[in-house]
Amino acid sequence: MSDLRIGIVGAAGRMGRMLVRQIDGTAGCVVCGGTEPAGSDFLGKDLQSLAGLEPSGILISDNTAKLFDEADAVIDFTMPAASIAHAALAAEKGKILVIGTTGISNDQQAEITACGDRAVIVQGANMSLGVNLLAQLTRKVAAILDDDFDVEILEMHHHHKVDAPSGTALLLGKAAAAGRGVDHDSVADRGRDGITGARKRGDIGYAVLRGGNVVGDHTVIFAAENERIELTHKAGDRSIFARGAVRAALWARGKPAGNYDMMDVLGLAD
Ligand SMILES: NC(=O)C1=CN([C@@H]2O[C@H](COP(=O)(O)OP(=O)(O)OC[C@H]3O[C@@H](n4cnc5c(N)ncnc54)[C@H](OP(=O)(O)O)[C@@H]3O)[C@@H](O)[C@H]2O)C=CC1
Ligand SMILES: O=C(O)C1=N[C@H](C(=O)O)C[C@H](O)C1
Repeated sequence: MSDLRIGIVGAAGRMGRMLVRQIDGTAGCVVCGGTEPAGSDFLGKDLQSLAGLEPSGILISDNTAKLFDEADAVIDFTMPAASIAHAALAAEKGKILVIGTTGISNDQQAEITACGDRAVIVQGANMSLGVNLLAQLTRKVAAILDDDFDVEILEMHHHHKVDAPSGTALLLGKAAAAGRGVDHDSVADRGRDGITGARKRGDIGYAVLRGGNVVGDHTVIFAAENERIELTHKAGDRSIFARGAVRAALWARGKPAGNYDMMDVLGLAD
């Protein structure tokens, strides 16, 4: 089988550069192009040089339609509005799209999901094996413990991050809600300030820290009278996300159009 040709949208971003390095070190795939938005200072720069590799002659462009024509699969770690546009292109051209972008609203998600009728879309708020395993553990623990255990989710990220709570924190909160058999959005308490009143039984609370270059720390806390369980994942390097995203692109090859997640890719779905 020929190598999977992978295009990267947002190729000069923190994850974009990591993806270029990950593809370079992975058998069965090659990078075939990368984009940045019109007006970006990175247009015309060598994709691999930016990622700290030998120059490839592949230059960063703003021609997204051409990238989707040339690629078998596109990987997208950008921003919500861009990911919607990329999902529409993937549907138009019948391609694989792996989306890691977070901060996507429910309405935006519906637009992306609709594109799964003609594209193979794999989406994950966190592409690492460890966090997806943590989500499964969270669901199982939440199913065992009752509302005597308050669920709180604490996350910390680098000071550049623009969305809060993180996509991973919400993924973990949704796993806890699923374990309890409740609707997440009805019980989510996404921020507290001032005289908030006492904590409501059954709520899933979120707390957000930002600082330095922290790649991504997440803790799910189950707190009851006189005892507390804490499940924690700490990301040491963005390569864990890039590895998962490239694995998802390779996994998606030959799959029918549809919407998939990292539980499918990693074989963790029940
Ligand atoms: N699912 C997961 O495992 C992970 C998810 N993420 C998520 O991925 C996203 C990106 O994170 P990160 O790499 O740190 O962010 P960066 O800001 O470093 O990178 C995003 C890049 O995308 C570019 N971009 C924006 N719009 C477009 C567009 N329409 N076409 C092409 N490129 C575009 C940006 O350009 P410009 O700066 O000019 O706007 C920027 O270079 C975030 O939502 C983050 O939360 C991050 C890590 C892991
Ligand atoms: O923005 C980031 O950096 C990260 N974003 C994802 C999230 O919002 O959960 C995944 C990871 O934690 C890093």
